[in-house]
Formats: sequence, structure tokens, C-alpha cells
Amino acid sequence: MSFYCKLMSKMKLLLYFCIYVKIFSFIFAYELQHTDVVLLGGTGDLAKKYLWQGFFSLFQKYSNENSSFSFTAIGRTVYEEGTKKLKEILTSSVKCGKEKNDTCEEKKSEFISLVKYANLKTQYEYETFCQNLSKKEMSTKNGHIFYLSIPPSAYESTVKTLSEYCYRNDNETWTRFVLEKPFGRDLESAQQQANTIAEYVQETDLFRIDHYLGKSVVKQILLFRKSNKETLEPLLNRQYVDRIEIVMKEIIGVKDRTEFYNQVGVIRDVMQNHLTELLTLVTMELPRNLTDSKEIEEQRNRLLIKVRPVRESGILTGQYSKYLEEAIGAKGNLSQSKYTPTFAAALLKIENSRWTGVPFILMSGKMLDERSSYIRIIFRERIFCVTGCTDGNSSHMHYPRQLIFQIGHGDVPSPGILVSKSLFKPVWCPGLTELSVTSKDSLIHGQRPGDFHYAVSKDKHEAYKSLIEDMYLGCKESFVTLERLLLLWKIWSPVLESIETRVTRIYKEGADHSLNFRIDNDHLVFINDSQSDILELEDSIVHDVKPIISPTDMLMIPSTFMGENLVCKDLIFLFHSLADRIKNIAVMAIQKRNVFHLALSGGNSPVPLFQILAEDSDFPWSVTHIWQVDERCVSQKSDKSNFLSIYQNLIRHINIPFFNIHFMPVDINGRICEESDKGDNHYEEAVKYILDDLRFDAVLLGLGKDGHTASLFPGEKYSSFLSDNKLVAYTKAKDQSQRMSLLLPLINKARDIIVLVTGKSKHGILQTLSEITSNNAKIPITLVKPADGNLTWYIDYGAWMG
Ligand SMILES: O=C1O[C@H](COP(=O)(O)O)[C@@H](O)[C@H](O)[C@H]1O
Repeated sequence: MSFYCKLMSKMKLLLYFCIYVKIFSFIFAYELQHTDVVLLGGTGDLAKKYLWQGFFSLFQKYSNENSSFSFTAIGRTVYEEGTKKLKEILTSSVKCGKEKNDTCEEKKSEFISLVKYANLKTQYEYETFCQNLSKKEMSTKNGHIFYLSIPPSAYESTVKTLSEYCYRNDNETWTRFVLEKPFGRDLESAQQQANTIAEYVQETDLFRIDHYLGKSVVKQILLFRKSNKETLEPLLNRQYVDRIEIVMKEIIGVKDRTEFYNQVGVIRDVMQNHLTELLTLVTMELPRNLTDSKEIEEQRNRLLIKVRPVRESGILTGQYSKYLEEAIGAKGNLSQSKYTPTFAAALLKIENSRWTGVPFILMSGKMLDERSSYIRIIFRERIFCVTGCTDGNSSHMHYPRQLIFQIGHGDVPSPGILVSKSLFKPVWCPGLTELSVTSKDSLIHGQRPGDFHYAVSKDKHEAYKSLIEDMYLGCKESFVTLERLLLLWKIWSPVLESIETRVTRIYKEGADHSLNFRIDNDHLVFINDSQSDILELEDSIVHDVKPIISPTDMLMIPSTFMGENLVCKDLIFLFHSLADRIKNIAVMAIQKRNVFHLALSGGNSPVPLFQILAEDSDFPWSVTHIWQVDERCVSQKSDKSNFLSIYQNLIRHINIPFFNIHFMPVDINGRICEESDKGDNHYEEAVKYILDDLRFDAVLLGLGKDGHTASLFPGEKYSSFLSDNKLVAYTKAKDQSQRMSLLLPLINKARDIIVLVTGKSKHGILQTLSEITSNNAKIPITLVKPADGNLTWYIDYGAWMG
């Protein structure tokens, strides 16, 4: 058993510990506990479907001679009618399940007899009701649980009333308030709701439910990651993951919830909460200690801060065709109904060094072709199979490799975890049982069932059962904290506002291909909106993993360019690999000389690099000096200023000593590159003074379409670029505007020179360079020749392929 499986057992122990502490405290302190459960909305849909069953399980497990319960359902119907309805609900929905035996049946009858009905309308009725709670003679400790299964619009007033008459928190009584999502309809209203509730209830007594966090497979995600840490964690990043799909498809419609749904729509109903919570669990840094709920929460929130708010072009919406008809029968704002999305797909981006560039697709809809909810991690493929990607025994060896957390339903026999056999052999923890899926007929997520390792949860509990138990025990891990709630809203609030009156696509109930969509750069588009792409990209969202560059093209990329090292990659990988390279150079320099000198070019090309470096909190900034390769003669506040760009994208985000920042003095008290100010000489002096051997550890250069590099342009007097007497000089750009630049003798002395070339517009100059055989003085870049160091070209596919 792996270390983490043992940890998992320990976690179970922790839970038992929670329970034992409770039981022992009753016994040793001779403490008798009575718990009053008050379920507001006790005859409603949710109560009927899940909550009473959940409370019955709690009662079964925890009621004994020291611990008693009573239950009240509060509803809107008058007493007699309500009582009758409640009995019917309890009789039909509370079940013994597998453990159908006499003891269970007895317990069930006892439970049903304990549930009373109340119809409370006035403040006075609430006051009297609360005074009568926990009047058990024997009990020394009382628990009050108020579960609000009521419309969210009534939360604030109900919490206020309850807190006034029923909220007790002292040595004898504890109180818990349970609320169901959605919490607010945007960031502002969520914050406002939270503020109001906080006036009456302490955060510690609030339990915000997102029932997806109670699902058995969801509870296994972090444990699975931890128990497979060695194999899985190195793969869970931008380098290996092609995309992640987080999906919740339903076959049911809105049914009789139109009034509620009209105000909410699918994004607020399930995407802002359930699906984004799932995203967090698979993408957050893995906490070191899974029993430390504080650390887990910190990692979750750290990740959520890095999720970019969804953009309007990154979201598609639809509505099933019968929705409007259903809405007519319901109360509420009908004019709003035509904008209510019952389907949405959104493209999310995480801007951190682990996930930059990976698309996260969150998708949910009602009245679709199947019921299935899952997280599907699809790994990149760069395999070119000349004779088909099988091993000859018709088992897929390479394609596609995926890890799936099947949370509900779908094509699998039971929710569980699926790992492509070609990916790795997982370690299953004690909470999971391995199963073999042998059906040859249907595919599971595009793959044969036999191509997966598959395990299911041993404890197939209903989400509400486990959440109700966690809440009773006061274990808060599975509930939504206020901080997290607000971070979740920050991701969704802006887009919700901008698409409020967007006309949605009408789709047929069941299977409707017009909802198929694809990622187009940073946008999502319905496939049949771009007919020409249909053939190539049909069903791209579901099955295809397309390499960015074809295997044949990849074979043709050499390892050198112009006789120097070449790194050629897809843009985003290029930047990340360049950032890693710079960090390595820094680490080596610091090991040898205790300091790292980095000279940076300006312009647009290096901006993503700056941003990636800015994110790296481990970078040794405190012993790094940042220099400028060149500068435009403009005010430092001008958006053309190279320094401003370096400052805004890098310097202001890092902890670098002020005296380690060496900007070129082009703007001296508002005088821009006055020759008499001798800014070039001052910079040169600074270089000489600080760099003993005049060697930068790394110089980052760019390449212009005309072959210029730094601010050394074709057409200038090249002798001046090369003169040993001068290291820094004023120069002129093509349009004759003034610049300041490091000169070649200084550049060529550097230990590492990096030339970054990105984008199709640079293809022409690369072509020209590849065709010339000797140094061509008309092209300044050809004069860059390290005296005693390395030169590496970093070129993206766009520039390479054109
Ligand atoms: O929260 C919600 O979830 C259900 C689906 O839950 P599941 O556990 O059956 O996957 C959804 O139907 C409902 O609209 C939404 O409010």
C-alpha cells in the first residue's frame, strides 16, 4: 500500500476520531445530547428527493441512548394538509436500501414518527417554536440545525428571524445554519448577502452547500492525485495536458422549477459553483497534507485567483426549444425567459506557470442526449502511427490518453475513475475497488472500455448523506467558504452581466448537433457557424486531440539555426521553456558568482515571457540585476517606453531591490535623450562599475522584420556598433527616431545570448537569414556573435513555418 493510501486510511481514522471524540465526550462527561433538526422547505422537492433520506441516515448512525433527535419540517401549507403531505413524502422517500432488515425498518418507523410538521408565518410563531426547541429534560447539550431548503431570495429574512429567536451558542447549545447554492446572482449580490447574513450568524456556524462537493468520486479526487503523486503530478501541467473538459449533461428539463430557473440559468445554477469547484480540485497545487483543511483551502483559493474571468467570446449559450412554452405556464418575468440559457459552454484559462495555455472547457445543459457528469483530462499526443495506433491486438496503444473522473452516470457501470492503460497503472486507495470493464460494444469517452483501468467508490453514498453527516460533526471541509465563494463569482460575474440579454441558440431536445462547438484561438464557436471547418473539426470537442504541428513538420525542425542552437516550439511552450532556461542560467550564475545580470529587450514579443517570470515566486530576484538592452527616446510614461513595459509586466510584480534595476536614462527630468546629458555615457559607466568583467549572464534580444536587433538598425554606421571603445550609444531607428542601445562588443561578451523570434511576420527575415552564407553587414543580427558564450535562437512555430 502506498504512503498516500495509508494517509487515506489515516483520514478515515480522523473521521472516526471526530465521531469517537463526540461519543467519548458524551460518555465521560455523562453528556446526553439532543439534536433538533429544523428543515425549512421540508415538503419541497429537494427534501423529498434527498434531504429526508440524508437525515434518516444520520439518525440511523447517531441516535442511541446518549444521543436523541427530533425533526421538524416547516412548510407553507396549513398544518393538517402539511402534516399529511409530509407523511406521504417520508413514507415514499425514506428507504432502507440494501440494509433492508427489521432493525432498519424499525428505525425508519421511529424516524418517521419523530418528524413533525409546522407552518410558521408570524414572528410570534417563530418565537414560540424556538422557545420550545430542546426542551428535553435529560439532555445536557443541545444541537440546533436549521436547514434552509427555501428560495435563496428568502435567506436573509429567514436567517434574521431565526437568529433573533433561535440562535444559541453557549456551553449548552450549538447552532448550525445550512444554506444551499446559489449564493447571490453575481459578485456584488453575493457579497451583500454575505454581509447581511454575517450580521446575524457567525461564519463558523454557517454551512454553505454545493452538493457536488459531497459526491463520492469528487471526494476521491485529491486522494487519487496524492496516491499517484509520482506518476500523475509530473503530467498534470501545460506540457502534457491538451485540454480539460468538465461536463454536466442532463436529459431532464427544468420541470416545475421554471420560476427559479428563469432568474438563474445554467451558468449560475451549476457552472459558477459545481463545475468551477471541480476545476479547482484537478488543477490546484496538491496540498502536502490532506488532513489540513486550511492548507487545502489556501491552495484552492490560490488557484482560483489565477483563473481569468470568462470572456464574452469564450462562452456559448443555448436554450431547449420547449423552454419558453414551459415558462409561459410559470410565474415570473417572461420577457427574461428568452434569454435564460439552459445550455452553456465556456472556455476558462488559468494564468499560472502550470496551466498557462491549456483550455478548460466547462459545459452543461438540460434536455441533452445523455445524463453524465465528469472531469476529463486529455493528454497531448505527438504520435504519428504509420499503420494505425494499435498494438496489433486491436487495443489502442496511444490514442487518446485520458484520465476521467466520472462523477455521475454516463456510459460506465458506476461512477468512478478511469485511466487510459497507455497512461499509467494507478494505485487505487482503500476507498476504491478496481473493476474490469469488458464490454466491446460501446465506447467510453471515445475509447474501448478495456483500454481503461477502472475503479469505483466503495461507498456509493448520496452527496447529501455525506454532507449532512459532515455538517452534524462540524467538519467544514466539504462546504463553501466565503472567500472561495467570492473568488468563484469574480470569474463569472463580468460575463454574466455582458450576456444578460444575449439571444441564445435554440436547440432540439435530445441529440442536437448544432450545439457542437470548437475552440478557435481564444474563442468558442458553434461548428455550424463556420461551415468550412466542419469536416476537419467535426465533434472536435468530444474526441479529437489535434497536434498543433504535424509530425512530418516536426521531424523537419533542425536543432541549429545559423550555426547556433535552436529551440523551436509552439508559442506558449516556447515562452515557458525560455523562462525555465533563464532561471537555470540565473541559478548557475548565482552558484558561481552570487549574482545574476540579465539584460532585457523591449517591444511586444517578450511580454509573455516577462509575465511568466513575474509569476515565478522562486526566481532568485533578490540577487538579480535587470538591465535594458535598448530604449526608445520617449518619456518613461509613454506606452512606447521599453522600461515601462518591463516595469508593468515584470518589475512591479517581483521583489527585486530597487538598486538592482538599471533603466536607460533617456528621460532626465523631462529632457529626452539630450546629447549634452550624456545618458549613454552614464549607462556605460554604470555597466563598467557594476559588471566587473563586462559580461552579462544573459542578454535577451529580439529580431525585427528588417533584421535589426537591440536598437541597431540596418543603414546605420556599423563601425559604431562594433567599436570597442564604446559599449552604449544613441542610435537611430528606421524612421529616424532616436534610441539608446547596448553595442555589439558588450552584447557579444555575454555568457548567454538569446534571440527570441515569434509570429508569422518574422518568417520572411528568418528565410532571408537561412539563405545567406556570410556575415551580411546590412543585417545587424548577423553581427551578433558570442565571443566566449552561447547563442540560442528561440523561435516559435509561427515564425518558423510562416
Ligand atoms: O444543483 C443542481 O444540480 C442538479 C443536478 O445534480 P446531479 O447531482 O443530479 O448531477 C441540476 O439538475 C439542478 O438544476 C441544479 O440546481
